[in-house]
Amino acid sequence: MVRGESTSSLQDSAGNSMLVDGEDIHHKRGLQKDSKIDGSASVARFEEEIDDKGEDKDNVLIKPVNDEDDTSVMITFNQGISPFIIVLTFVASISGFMFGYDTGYISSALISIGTDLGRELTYGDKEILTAATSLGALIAGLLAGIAADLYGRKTCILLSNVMFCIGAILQTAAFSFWQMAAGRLVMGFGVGIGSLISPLFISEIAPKMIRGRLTVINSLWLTGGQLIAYGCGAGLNHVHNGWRILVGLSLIPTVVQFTCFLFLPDTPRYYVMKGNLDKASEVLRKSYRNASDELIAQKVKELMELNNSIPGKTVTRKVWNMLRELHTKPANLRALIIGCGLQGIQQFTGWNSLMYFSGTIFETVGFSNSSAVSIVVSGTNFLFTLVAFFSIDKIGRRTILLIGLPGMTMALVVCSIAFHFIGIKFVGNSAEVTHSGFSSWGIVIIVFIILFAAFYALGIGTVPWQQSELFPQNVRGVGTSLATATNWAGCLVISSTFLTMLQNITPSGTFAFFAALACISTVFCYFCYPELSGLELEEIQTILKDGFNIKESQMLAKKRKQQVATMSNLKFEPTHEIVEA
Ligand SMILES: O[C@H]1[C@H](O)[C@@H](O)[C@H](O)[C@@H](O)[C@H]1O
Repeated sequence: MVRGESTSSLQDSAGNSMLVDGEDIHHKRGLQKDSKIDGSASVARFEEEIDDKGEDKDNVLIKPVNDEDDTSVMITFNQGISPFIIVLTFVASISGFMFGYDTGYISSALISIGTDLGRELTYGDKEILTAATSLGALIAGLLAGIAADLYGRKTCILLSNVMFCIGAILQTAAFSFWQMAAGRLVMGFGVGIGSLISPLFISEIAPKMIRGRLTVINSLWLTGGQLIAYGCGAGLNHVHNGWRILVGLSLIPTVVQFTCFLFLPDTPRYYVMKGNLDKASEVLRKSYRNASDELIAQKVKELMELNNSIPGKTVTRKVWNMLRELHTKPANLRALIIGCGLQGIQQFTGWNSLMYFSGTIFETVGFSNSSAVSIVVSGTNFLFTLVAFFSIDKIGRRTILLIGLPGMTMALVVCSIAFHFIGIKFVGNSAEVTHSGFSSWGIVIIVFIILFAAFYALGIGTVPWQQSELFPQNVRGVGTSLATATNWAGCLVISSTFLTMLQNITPSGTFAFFAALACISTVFCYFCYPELSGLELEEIQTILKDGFNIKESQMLAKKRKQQVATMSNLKFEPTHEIVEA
């Protein structure tokens, strides 16, 4: 097999040729032979094996094992990020913004709705309005992965826009509780589709070297959307029917995204799946401006090869085979445990209940402008997502998780104690505070909820959305779908039970419960989440083949980072090579 490689080659200190793709380094020696790499070996052996095979320098091939974007090593190096990719990422990320805005505004709206829906809302009503969106997102999220393969990512995004519009119009015009709930549910369909498709779309168009960061950009839009929702909520707090304006505003970004996508293409991978190779080449050509036609053709060919590797003639058969592959192959099963585990932890440690009900909570501890406090909390979430953006590759995913989760545990414990002293009881529709008014315990609660937000955003709020790197390409769709569904199921359970928990086990008990879960989650991550930053996708699967291999992953990640550091002193020489295997 002959393959064209246009990339940069350089020599390391030992004179071995390396290929560089942004932050990733492929030792030219041995990496192609994943089938020959003994997965049961420790990383040391894995490394040794790579070294042994390194003798055979001519018989090498930088072969993507299971990620079509890995092939971008051929054509992305020495290419500036094309404005086209930036535009696509920007427009696709509007889904992230919608996700954030639509889940964010409900907190403010619940406070200002009053009797506008024909009756005073009970805690149960508030829970239903909040949970309806998560339920819609759960249902749509489960189906979106398959729909994306059948009808295209772009079509799904357009469909999500339609859902957003119908949902927003139903809510803005609602004068009954059930119309509002229906609007929230339909909006949830849009949120669910967007939450799955947007990161998928971005990962399919992004050059590999910046794919991780582009995924975090979606999270930045998300948390930014939540922040803006809180900001607008605070501004419209005392405006008559202000909540209707708040919901109506959500129409603007969705109309923008819909209009832009009418003129933008789908991803090359989707076009290849549908056999529209001309269109796939056209999108690739726009994405990689300096790539030769030959390389574009090579990339399309590789996408076709990878596309064929998914077994099954009918959709049902394919999905079934993927599910079987996902559950029976140990590396995939471990990936699934990590993917679903992290998404579950993200929700079951209680963040969203704070997001959704923070207005209500802050009101009960004596803050009259509770929305303003909520802005500080969601602002912290946004700011620390930015910190995660800069540290996720440098400090590493595992490290930021293991800083974030214990930090969250500590903050939750302090909140639990403070709630105990403030003496709040939720009875029926109202909260009774033993020491009414503003108190020092109230301040403690605010400060530690802000700290909780910071630790959350730094680690578990951001890292789970890197889920696609855990799965090989042939089970990625279904794997990430299950992980995303775990996220929405957790969100649904927590948001629909939070106020009831406050009533039945007191706020102090509720926060203690979340603290216990955060503590258990720390243990889970400590034993099950390897360090994946800087690792090749094929290395991730090798790491997961015979265990979670934490130590080995840390050693390997360290080694890869050292190599990257060494590389920066070396001279890059763009080459065009034909490598035979
Ligand atoms: O990653 C996001 C983010 O942390 C949001 O603040 C949260 O509301 C979402 O549920 C979560 O998925």
